[in-house]
Amino acid sequence: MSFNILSIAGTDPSGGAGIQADLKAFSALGGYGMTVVTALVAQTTTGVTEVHDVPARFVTSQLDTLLRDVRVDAVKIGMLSNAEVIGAVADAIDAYRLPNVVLDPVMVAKSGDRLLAEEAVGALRSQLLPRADLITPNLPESADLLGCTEAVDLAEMAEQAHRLVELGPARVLLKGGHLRGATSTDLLLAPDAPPETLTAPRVDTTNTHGTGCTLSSAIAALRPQRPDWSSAVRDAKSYLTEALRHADELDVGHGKGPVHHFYAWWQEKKASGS
Ligand SMILES: Nc1ncnc2c1ncn2[C@@H]1O[C@H](COP(=O)(O)OP(=O)(O)O)[C@@H](O)[C@H]1O
Ligand SMILES: Cc1ncc(COP(=O)(O)OP(=O)(O)O)c(N)n1
Repeated sequence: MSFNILSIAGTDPSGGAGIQADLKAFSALGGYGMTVVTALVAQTTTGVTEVHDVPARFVTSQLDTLLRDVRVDAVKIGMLSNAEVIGAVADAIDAYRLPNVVLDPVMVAKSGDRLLAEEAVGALRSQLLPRADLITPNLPESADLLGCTEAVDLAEMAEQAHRLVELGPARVLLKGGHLRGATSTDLLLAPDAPPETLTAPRVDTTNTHGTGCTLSSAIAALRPQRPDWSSAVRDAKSYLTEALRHADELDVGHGKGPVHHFYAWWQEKKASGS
């Protein structure tokens, strides 16, 4: 059985984030990757120089053309740039009843450059959060969605995760990568289940470009292959940690380099039956 995984996101010519990272994660984890482009971004490991938004009408055209032909088993949504594109994607989720929607509420790149217009945060909150099966905010994104300050520890993360679930997504993975410490801990929360803590050793590397894109795409790729969201998220985090461990083997750019999509990982894991 093969699974078709769709990324709706912006581009990264350096291949570390956005649609390029998403396709690498899909392939590495055994999915068949497809894309709908929302924005063309001139960016690399050192930051963003220019963003060219794809008109919302053309985002709809890409979605309609694809979805009239191809079955989609899971969707990862990343950079959406503006409120019109958010509306186009929300309409497509409803019209085609898209399953397994993972929304990474991308707002600002690690370089500090905005990837979602400030005035579009409300549209993201009201139109897409309630349509998502899982949202994967980092700490600044959580604070923006809730209109509060960034969480500084696990207790505050837990409190924010509860408030995010109340905004309508079926579940929340609040990522704690921006905190310091020997481990990197995320919280998974669904209304009908106790909170889960996912902890991985913090990898000592500055090559963290595209961690958020990679994690959300890995979850989308694994969800149709796993019995539940919890196991898909846990395996995706293991995949990301492995990709971070191998990041320093790459030699890409002069800034924060990309993580290394480690294609052998999934094959080895499947072969060992784990
Ligand atoms: N140095 C690191 N070592 C291990 N895991 C990390 C590291 N940095 C980030 N992560 C993990 O990568 C994922 C995304 O991280 P985060 O930085 O919180 O989000 P984003 O990339 O969207 O800003 C999370 O699972 C986080 O725990
Ligand atoms: C086109 C595009 N989408 C998303 C991001 C943000 O990527 P992320 O994985 O959160 O990590 P950084 O790139 O911010 O390190 C992006 N840069 N470009």
